Amino acid sequence: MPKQAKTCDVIVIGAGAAGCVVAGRLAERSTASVVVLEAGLNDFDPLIHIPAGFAKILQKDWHVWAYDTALQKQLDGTTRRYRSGRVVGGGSSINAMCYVRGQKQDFDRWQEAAGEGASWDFETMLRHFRAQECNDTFHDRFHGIDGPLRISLPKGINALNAGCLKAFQEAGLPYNPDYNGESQRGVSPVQGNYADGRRCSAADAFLRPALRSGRVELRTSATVTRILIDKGRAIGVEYVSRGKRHRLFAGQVVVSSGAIHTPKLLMLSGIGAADQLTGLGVQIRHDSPEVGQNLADHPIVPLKAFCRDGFGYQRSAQGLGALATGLRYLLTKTGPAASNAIDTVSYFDPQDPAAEPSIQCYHAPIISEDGLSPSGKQAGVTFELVVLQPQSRGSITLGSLDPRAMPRIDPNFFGETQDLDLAVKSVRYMRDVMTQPSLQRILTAEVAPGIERQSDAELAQWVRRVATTMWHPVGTCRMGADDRAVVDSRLRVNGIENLRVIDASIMPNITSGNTNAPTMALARHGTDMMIDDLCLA
Ligand SMILES: Cc1cc2nc3c(=O)[nH]c(=O)nc-3n(C[C@H](O)[C@H](O)[C@H](O)COP(=O)(O)OP(=O)(O)OC[C@H]3O[C@@H](n4cnc5c(N)ncnc54)[C@H](O)[C@@H]3O)c2cc1C
Repeated sequence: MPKQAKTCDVIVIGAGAAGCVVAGRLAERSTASVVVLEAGLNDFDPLIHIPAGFAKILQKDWHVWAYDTALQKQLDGTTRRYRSGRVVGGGSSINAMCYVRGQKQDFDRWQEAAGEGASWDFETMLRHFRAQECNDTFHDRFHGIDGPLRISLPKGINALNAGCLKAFQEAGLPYNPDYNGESQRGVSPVQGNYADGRRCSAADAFLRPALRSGRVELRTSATVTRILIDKGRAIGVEYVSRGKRHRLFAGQVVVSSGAIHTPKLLMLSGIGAADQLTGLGVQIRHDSPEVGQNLADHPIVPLKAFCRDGFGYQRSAQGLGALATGLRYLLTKTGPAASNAIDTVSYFDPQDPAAEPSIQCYHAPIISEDGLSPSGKQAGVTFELVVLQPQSRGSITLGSLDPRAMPRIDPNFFGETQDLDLAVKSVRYMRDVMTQPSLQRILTAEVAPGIERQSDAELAQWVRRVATTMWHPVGTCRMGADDRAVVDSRLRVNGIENLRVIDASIMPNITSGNTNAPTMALARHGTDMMIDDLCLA
């Protein structure tokens, strides 16, 4: 440590899903003093806490980092809107709250990547999933009830989603009460991070109790611009807050800025592909060619159908209906605003009905242009088809040395043709489900892709036009046992001491489902390893 005095034991960069867990676990298990630096504001906006408020937040671009992707070759050379949380709680404060663990094989692959002697296998991760949960329904080998993170099942299922539940079964997919249990396969009610009509973000579950310990300090509107590195060791950070530049020193720096900003910050600090960074004038601290590479994200394809009037939430989310929904929520904390309003989901493999799922499909009971809020008067449903284990990989690259500039984000959707083929097959599968009796009596017409599109080529063309992001970027600081991995199996940044990455960017492969729950679980595991390694307990 050079002349500057250490100001705390651990700096956590980012109070997002992972950063809140890191701070929470440090407060719970260690005596370390911790400062959490968050670029966004505190989570005082009531819309963050009203479960259905996320649709409004995203529509208005509040509390988000807003960017567009690079031109996507396989999406007809167009860009896509990309967002991530910029507020205390990060993504967990603005996301759709769907709680999904993923499949056993996802974590087997993490274990394989982490190498012999490492502990990222399914059973290890299951321990962390169980420990984080306060589940309102399940208490078994797969679920806990004593953790701080509240998880609920919908309190009642609307008639349109009830029709979906039955139609999938008529098509041969079994009812599965718990997709976070033994198997993901089936049609199920959606588990969500909310309870008693209120979102339960990572800030609610983990950060707020940590702040009460007195050992954790949160600084908001504090954007870290650089990690300070001296003789191969991280010694602190430089950050900007309300127009002023500050420096903060610590024994350990943890980067939890998410899969877009973590690689950006590492690159700005001289950790990345030397040939690219030298060209930009960055002083190289460690040549780590895969920083920003291996970006995985779930592409989503919205298939839409109109239904008979009175079904779904088209009316209750607009005009006078929205007013009534809001009033009901205020008075009783019930109704569509008290949950994420997506009551059911299905997981299946359109190629092999008995196999573990390759497709996730949310049954959103609205017709929507932006995928979030209803558009138009006519009632309908949007089947959000998601490729669960995409093979395509993209990248995050630095375009400029200006820390305020966004990096170049290239998810490379459908870069591998099998992802596109699978998406097309999932559309065909859904068409079969829509013709089953329980949906046939509700649905009136397919809106998109529309029955005029029948051949694989026509469907593929449509998929390329409408596919977009599910907002699940991961993998850009890949964990691995090999030389090119960005972090090792204990999440230490290779080549730099006293520096760790703990967030979605370390995932070697994307999990089969929404990424918030696995990010929090991996953060708990990573923090435990840090506490043990540094003898902080
Ligand atoms: C619109 C949307 C909907 C989603 N829906 C779901 C869902 O329903 N279910 C689900 O499981 N997942 C969902 N996700 C994904 C989930 O939210 C993310 O996987 C999760 O938040 C990732 O956690 P993280 O800690 O890696 O990053 P984040 O939660 O993004 O946290 C990173 C934090 O770091 C801060 N930060 C970044 N750079 C800096 C800097 N330089 N200095 C200081 N602070 C910085 C950011 O402001 C942010 O608060 C959704 C995501 C989005 C965007």
